[in-house]
Amino acid sequence: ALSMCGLAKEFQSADDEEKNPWLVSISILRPGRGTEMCKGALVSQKYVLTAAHCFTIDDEADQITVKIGKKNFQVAALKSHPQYTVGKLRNLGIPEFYDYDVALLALRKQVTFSSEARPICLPCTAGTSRALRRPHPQTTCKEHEQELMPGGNIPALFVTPCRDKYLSTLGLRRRTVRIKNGDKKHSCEADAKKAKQYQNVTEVSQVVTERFLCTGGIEPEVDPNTCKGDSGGPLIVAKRMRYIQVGVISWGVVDLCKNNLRIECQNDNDHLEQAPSHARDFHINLFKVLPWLREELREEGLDFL
Ligand SMILES: CO[C@H]1CCN(Cc2c(C)cc(C)c3[nH]ccc23)[C@H](CO)C1
Repeated sequence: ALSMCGLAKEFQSADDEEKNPWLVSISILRPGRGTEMCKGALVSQKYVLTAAHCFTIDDEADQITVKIGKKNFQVAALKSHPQYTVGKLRNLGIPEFYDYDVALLALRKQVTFSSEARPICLPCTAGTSRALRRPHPQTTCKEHEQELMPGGNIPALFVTPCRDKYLSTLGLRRRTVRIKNGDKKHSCEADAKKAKQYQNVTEVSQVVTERFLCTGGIEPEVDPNTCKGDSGGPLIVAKRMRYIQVGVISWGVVDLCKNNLRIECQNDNDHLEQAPSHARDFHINLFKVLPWLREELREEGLDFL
């Protein structure tokens, strides 16, 4: 049968990889200059979706290693979105520009799906129609967007490493945020100007384009924030125990984990360490990069609508 996307082990004692079998860790080895780490999501047997800003123009596929479940995979090709141009606004004194901040890694070997390695659902594919229990092929991409991205504050989640105080290892924790897609969208986006490198930004829309979803802040509830290391990870909408990726974590106004201030896996009151109200996070909205996704993933049998 077609492999089912967005399915995970839900029982409490399942291990972190089984609870989030699509979450991958990406290491980019730069000889003499250390290793950069990013996150990504497995989206088919051969492709990982991540952020383009994880890579520099000089990075080659053979410098990249992807950890899926507990196995390491080599990369055959790195395909950043053609419209991603980090230096596009440099002449305006804006050092980093994150528009179209998405990339696909083609793995050298196909992943054998297991309880620890399974793809997440992508919008406007047959897998998401099935996950939403909607008829295929009758259900349209527009209907996916209406169901997954209605107006108002949309509950979503991202997964981030946590410090396990008993095992003193790193675990994974799901963090619930709200995508501000209603009357709070404007104020969410306005806080982009509070980022230290953005003091020359005169118009928010210069750095927060149509491609972005905005989370974070303290209204309607205190949202946890991403850290730099979460770059490239999936922003997920859960529907009846099925997980659909709607965004790629791109950038945040403040990096609260600078001195590796990890959240603890065990404690539950970590949300009480309230972040500043202007601590917002921005994610590339997958509904805004569908033509690129369709083109790059056309051979993966995902059956785009
Ligand atoms: C132009 O600079 C601004 C944008 C990038 N921010 C860094 C950053 C990146 C790159 C990616 C993710 C996921 C982040 N989550 C939190 C911070 C953060 C800096 C602040 O640290 C400010």
